[in-house]
Amino acid sequence: MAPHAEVDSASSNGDGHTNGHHQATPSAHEDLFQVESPNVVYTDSEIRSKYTYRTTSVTKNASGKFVATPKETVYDFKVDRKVPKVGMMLVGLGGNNGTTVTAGILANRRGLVWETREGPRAANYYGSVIMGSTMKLGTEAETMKDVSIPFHDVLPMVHPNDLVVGGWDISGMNLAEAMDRAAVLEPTLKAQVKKEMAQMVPLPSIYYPDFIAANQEDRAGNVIEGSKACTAHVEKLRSDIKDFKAKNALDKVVVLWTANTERYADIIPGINDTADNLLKAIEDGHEEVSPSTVFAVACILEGAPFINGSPQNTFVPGAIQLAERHNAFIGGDDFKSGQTKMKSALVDFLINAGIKLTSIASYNHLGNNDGKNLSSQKQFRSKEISKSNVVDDMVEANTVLYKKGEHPDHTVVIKYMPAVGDNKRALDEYYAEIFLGGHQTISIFNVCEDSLLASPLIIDLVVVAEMMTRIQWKASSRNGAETNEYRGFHSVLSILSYMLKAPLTPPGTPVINALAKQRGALTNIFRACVGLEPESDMTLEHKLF
Ligand SMILES: NC(=O)c1ccc[n+]([C@@H]2O[C@H](COP(=O)([O-])OP(=O)(O)OC[C@H]3O[C@@H](n4cnc5c(N)ncnc54)[C@H](O)[C@@H]3O)[C@@H](O)[C@H]2O)c1
Ligand SMILES: O=P([O-])([O-])O[C@@H]1[C@@H](O)[C@H](O)[C@@H](O)[C@H](O)[C@@H]1O
Repeated sequence: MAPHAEVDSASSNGDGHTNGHHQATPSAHEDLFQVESPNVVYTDSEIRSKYTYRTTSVTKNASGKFVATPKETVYDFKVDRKVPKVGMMLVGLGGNNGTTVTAGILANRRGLVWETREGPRAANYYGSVIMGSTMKLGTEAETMKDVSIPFHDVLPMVHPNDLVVGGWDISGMNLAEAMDRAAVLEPTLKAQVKKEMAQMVPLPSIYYPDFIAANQEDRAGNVIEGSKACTAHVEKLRSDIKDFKAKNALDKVVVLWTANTERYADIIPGINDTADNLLKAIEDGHEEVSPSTVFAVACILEGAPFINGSPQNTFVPGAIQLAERHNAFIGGDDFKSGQTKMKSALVDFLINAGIKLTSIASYNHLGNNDGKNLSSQKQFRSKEISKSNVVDDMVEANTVLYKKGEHPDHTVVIKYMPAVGDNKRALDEYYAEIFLGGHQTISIFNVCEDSLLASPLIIDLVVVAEMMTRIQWKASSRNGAETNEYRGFHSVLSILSYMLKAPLTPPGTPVINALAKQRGALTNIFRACVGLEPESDMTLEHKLF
């Protein structure tokens, strides 16, 4: 891994709010591998590949039998190889996740080691699929053994150590104090990042009290004037993004919501159902437009990818249409960090093993501020929805076990228990029917240190979203179609689904929650961008000889 620039002194925007840290330009990306193929061309600035996408088209014949026809579509992909200088602006910077991910980047950038009861611990990016996992590149020509590479090296991605961090919070506490308030990290680590964190003070943010729990009001001392949406708020946030970009000499900014869970916004025809209606509703100060939707609109208009790490319906139809109109990237919803991540893997395993899951009981309690906010019914309801829908695709896909419309009982309970802090206790019971009237009961007790599980996902979401801004595609001339212009992926980044509980997808397209499928999509789309076939576990080379 190339060495990374040391942090310079913090930048300041003059009014006491500091944002981020100056960084030297990111280290040049060194490719770990080169693809030798007539379908792949490397230039100094780009990787161009011609990729044959193979699917199976299914129809029914006159007698009602399925007819499966293999189909090939050839795409041209183009990847910009220049790794830009990227800013990560967090909404909710002063929260448990915001302070933890910031401290984690500082610790990794400086290669910190700190003492704990179990002995010394070194900074790492465990829990990040991009920084902590690998993918199979292929098989070694001589030995036929698998060769795996770090996921981060499949494409020229930004290194999280190079991210310049800033953002907003309705709490004006500097990040060192906010880190103490969060009570997530070891004192011996906090002591080593305290000085830098103390220099970082979140920018004031917009605060519309009705959207988050009333128990959050005592935090709201760092707010922009106005308690409902208005165009001035959109313009102020756009100006904040511009200033952050200029002060830190950034090429790009990605904005991510890790602020409190909001209540759902009503979808109201004429108000937030179209892009024009949403912009008009903001101009008119309509009270049903949430802070997170105002942030989304500001980012879309500013051309900064915006990702929602919380479960509320930030992306009302008007926001999606606005993103499509501006070719801006959006993604969400709700980090998939612990209890739900386990569920999306376990349900996938059980149902695909032909075991009929009939009941899922998911209870958890936690004692952090997130739990305090979720102790309010409307905010809990947002989370209950995102935690409950995660099994739908897997159930609907198995018509052997489940009749149309049939699904397992599923309940979600969240309780606020201050004593356990950020160390959420998740208790799950999976109850299933097995062979000849038998049953299988799986009980899980899962202690999730929520912010230490969510923070690496914030990094993955930002790094992948930024990478997507450097990938373009067009239908290949080999399709016989007109060779149209290169363009970006659809505005709604469903490729982010592996990190999210309730993946947002382009309107009318299916939602995939099965964890293995989500990771496969991320892996194989990135492989296709360098002309490599999808990861296949067939290993015929080890079976046909
Ligand atoms: N494992 C996890 O931690 C996890 C997993 C999935 C989703 N989430 C979601 O991530 C979000 C953050 O979690 P957390 O544990 O960091 O919560 P937190 O309460 O510690 O942090 C949220 C921060 O947002 C700030 N805030 C609230 N409204 C704001 C606004 N309008 N503008 C700017 N800042 C605002 C608060 O002051 C607070 O500092 C929550 O919505 C939570 O549901 C967390
Ligand atoms: O662990 P997970 O289900 O992925 O996600 C967590 C929930 O279990 C928890 O109840 C909630 O407070 C957190 O914000 C997060 O959503």
